[in-house]
Amino acid sequence: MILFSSVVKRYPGGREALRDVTCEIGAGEMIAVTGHSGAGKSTLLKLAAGIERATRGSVVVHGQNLAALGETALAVLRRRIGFVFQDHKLLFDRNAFENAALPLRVAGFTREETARRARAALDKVGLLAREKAMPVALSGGEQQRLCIARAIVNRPAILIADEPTGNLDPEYARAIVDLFVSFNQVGVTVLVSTHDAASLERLSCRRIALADGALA
Ligand SMILES: Nc1ncnc2c1ncn2[C@@H]1O[C@H](COP(=O)(O)OP(=O)(O)OP(=O)(O)O)[C@@H](O)[C@H]1O
Repeated sequence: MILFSSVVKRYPGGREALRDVTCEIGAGEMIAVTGHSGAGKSTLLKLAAGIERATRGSVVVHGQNLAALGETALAVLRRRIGFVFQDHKLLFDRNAFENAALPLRVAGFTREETARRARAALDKVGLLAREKAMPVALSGGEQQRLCIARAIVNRPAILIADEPTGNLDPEYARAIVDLFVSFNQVGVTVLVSTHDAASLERLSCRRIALADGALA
């Protein structure tokens, strides 16, 4: 489902963030991407989601080589992938409902369908009662769960999360990990980066370990 072949990523003006990475993530698999800070975890996830492009090598998702896709085709593919960003990227001038509904509005769903799906996603992460709350009024764990609601609202086949338990206290972190496990149990392919030992143990899944941009 996601295939990296001899992937190199060099950011403009930077060194190689990924060096000759080859790996495969099967449909329905759950994978933890591990490694020290700067090892290339975020880069691997962004390449898998088509947010960044490889400098060399190929990234194939759902049978499509991302390098061969134009911006429009890439945008269509990205709608099938939910991405939870390290820095949340919530809209702080919109309430929880509006944040969760955003991908549906972009995709052109009707107002009724948008409301129904956004509320179902908020319910899944335990935030339905807070739908009118602004992000500043939510705790760190609630903000993270709102990001997850926004990532799953399109019912993606692939869910990718960059350090979703970073900076959360252990109780919140456990709840987030359990959410990912539950999505995986219903068939979603899950790719999560973390360097939190407790989360890794709880995920109990295959690992892709990176060190200095290469598979360790
Ligand atoms: N947009 C960018 N421009 C230039 N260099 C970048 C960019 N993004 C990442 N890098 C560099 O690429 C390397 C890998 O970064 P990446 O964010 O993928 O690592 P990481 O393992 O996710 O780290 P962390 O755990 O700290 O988030 C680092 O040296 C980083 O400085």
